Amino acid sequence: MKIAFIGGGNMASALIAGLAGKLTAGADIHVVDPNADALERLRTQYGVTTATAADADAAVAAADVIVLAVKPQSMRDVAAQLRPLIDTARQPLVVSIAAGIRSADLARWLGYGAIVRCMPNTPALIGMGITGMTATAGVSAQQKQAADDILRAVGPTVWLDDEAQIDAVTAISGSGPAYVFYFIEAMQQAAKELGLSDEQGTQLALATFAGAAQLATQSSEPVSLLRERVTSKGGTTYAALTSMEQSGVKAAIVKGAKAAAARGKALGDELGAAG
Ligand SMILES: NC(=O)C1=CN([C@@H]2O[C@H](COP(=O)(O)OP(=O)(O)OC[C@H]3O[C@@H](n4cnc5c(N)ncnc54)[C@H](O)[C@@H]3O)[C@@H](O)[C@H]2O)C=CC1
Ligand SMILES: O=C(O)[C@@H]1CCC=N1
Repeated sequence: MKIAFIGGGNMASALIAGLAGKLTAGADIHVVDPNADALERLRTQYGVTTATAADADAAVAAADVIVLAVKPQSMRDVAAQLRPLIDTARQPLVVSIAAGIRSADLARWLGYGAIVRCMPNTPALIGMGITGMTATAGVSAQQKQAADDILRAVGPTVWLDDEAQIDAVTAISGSGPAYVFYFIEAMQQAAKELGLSDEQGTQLALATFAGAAQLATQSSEPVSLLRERVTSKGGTTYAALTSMEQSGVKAAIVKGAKAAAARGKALGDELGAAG
């Protein structure tokens, strides 16, 4: 299977890192990006072949799967560049990871409709991503399987019945790693203000996150029960959670995630309306 990545930035690198070494014999990854430094890094680290955007024609024409990993704002121009290069007789699969961009708009820009739209996340870099996926009616069962194989190389996949749900996936798992890093940063700051060293605070915060996440994953009990077990009445955790509730922390997180979903939809509306 020949996979051409259009865009070799953060998210493409995370996917390529997870994929490299997992591909079967004969499979290969080709990356197209105007940034020569990014291409050099990907060649050195993962042994992929590369081309600058001006030089992409052969790689795109030969690809079985074309992964579009450019910014949503660049997608329309990139699709226009790709349009004459896609060999429709060969029926390649197009996989888009862009937030917001709807399959119908992308199909119109490409003049081609076999599209899987998905939303991965950056823990893919260490094979611990998770991806929400949808396919248009033009995607064959075999192509769906190929897309699933590619994304499952970096973590589990969740197929959605309705493409509109992908904005919710974006809000939870696509953007979610940033919320987790934000919470860890807050724990690091608290540790410092409470007199621990940076190193101690980081070690304690990271191990607590990893341990709690694993405990929740491995437990058959609801997360709320695990929380209650830490929270002795009148104890320290109770003091912390009461203060956080009073500050509206949970409500603020829910509101923030909804803002991400709304931004995904708005990006689709704004960029999709552009012809
Ligand atoms: N970063 C994240 O956590 C996630 C990002 N995404 C989506 O992935 C896409 C890429 O995001 P990032 O990797 O974070 O951005 P990025 O800015 O790191 O990567 C975009 C890459 O596209 C390249 N590029 C620009 N024009 C190009 C062209 N004409 N042809 C080929 N390459 C071109 C840029 O040089 C850059 O390397 C976005 O659409 C984003 O919504 C999806 C899930 C998670
Ligand atoms: O922030 C963004 O727009 C992208 C999509 C999900 C994660 N990063």
